[in-house]
Amino acid sequence: MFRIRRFGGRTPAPAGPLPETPDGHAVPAIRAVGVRKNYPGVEAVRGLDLTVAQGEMFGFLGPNGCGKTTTIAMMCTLARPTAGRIEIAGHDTCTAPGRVRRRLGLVFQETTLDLELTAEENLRFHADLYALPRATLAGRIEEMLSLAGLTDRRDRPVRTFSGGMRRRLEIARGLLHRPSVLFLDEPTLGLDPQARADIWEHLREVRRREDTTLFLTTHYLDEAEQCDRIAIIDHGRIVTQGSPEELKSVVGADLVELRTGDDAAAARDLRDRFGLDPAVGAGGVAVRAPDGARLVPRLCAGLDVPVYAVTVTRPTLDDVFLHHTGHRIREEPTPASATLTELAGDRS
Ligand SMILES: Nc1ncnc2c1ncn2[C@@H]1O[C@H](COP(=O)(O)OP(=O)(O)OP(=O)(O)O)[C@@H](O)[C@H]1O
Repeated sequence: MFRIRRFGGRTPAPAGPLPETPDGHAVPAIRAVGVRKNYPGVEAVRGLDLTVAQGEMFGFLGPNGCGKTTTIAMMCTLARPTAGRIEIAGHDTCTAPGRVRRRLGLVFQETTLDLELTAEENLRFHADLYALPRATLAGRIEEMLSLAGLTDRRDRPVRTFSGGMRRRLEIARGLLHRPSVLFLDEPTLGLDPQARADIWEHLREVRRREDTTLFLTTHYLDEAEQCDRIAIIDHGRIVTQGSPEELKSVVGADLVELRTGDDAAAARDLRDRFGLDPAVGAGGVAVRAPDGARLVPRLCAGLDVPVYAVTVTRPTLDDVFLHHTGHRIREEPTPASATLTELAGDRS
């Protein structure tokens, strides 16, 4: 069971600029060094190093079961690293968990709202848990209801809300106490495409209006594209990190795919006449080349076999994933992994 208790009973430190390190640099919102997490028989996280600056929107992209939820759980003090160290706003998750909790907000994969309470009552309940000061509470609740686009539904029970409205309310609740970092574990999981798009619009609005670092996990490539920086994780390891553009520029070349009358002969010609490195698969023959669109007419003219179809694709984050891991990211959810809500009730 998720045990609810006041996070320290003290007024939380507001977000806003974090203190500086002794050498004058801003304290990062998140710093993880050499973090590992083992469960019996499973190395869920296998050596994680990352730094997230204040105010960034940072995406943690990886397939189901790669260790995203476990990482967030450790960052939020819901699970202890087997090795390594994590600091949130300069505070160690193991030695100062109370300080860490007061500085973070958390949006779980599944709803943790009380469906029988109204939108406003859910926010007030959260404010009580965090012992938020009465003097400013009404104004802050107003602000959060407006941010969530729920001002006119404040008195309605949450059970009457759509999935997207519930998620927006949860995000607003996570921000109510002005955390330094808001963690969102798969914030659009289970939502239809329109509701997913709305949540992203909402997150962009959060960025405009709140001074909070956003750290979110996703297995959707289009969502990772919208982050300032991302880390790609596979089998418990970060395989690369940077802005989406930086990561794609490493893959560099376009993908040119051809369906021909004889793919093996085409591959031979592509290698011998064009100096390319073709791969033959069930769908035809594929090569990587910079500026693929300009290459296509030359290829068609220079091959001895008939070319039936050509597609040119700019590099995507899926290509980045493939480049670093040797396989493509799957976007379907699998039921096997633990969720943060479960971990909250089973701190190990
Ligand atoms: N409490 C646990 N006990 C044992 N193994 C666990 C536990 N929690 C997670 N695991 C395993 O650790 C690995 C990483 O799981 P984790 O839930 O962190 O992945 P994930 O990337 O968040 O996946 P998803 O997107 O499906 O939530 C998986 O192999 C999972 O089965």
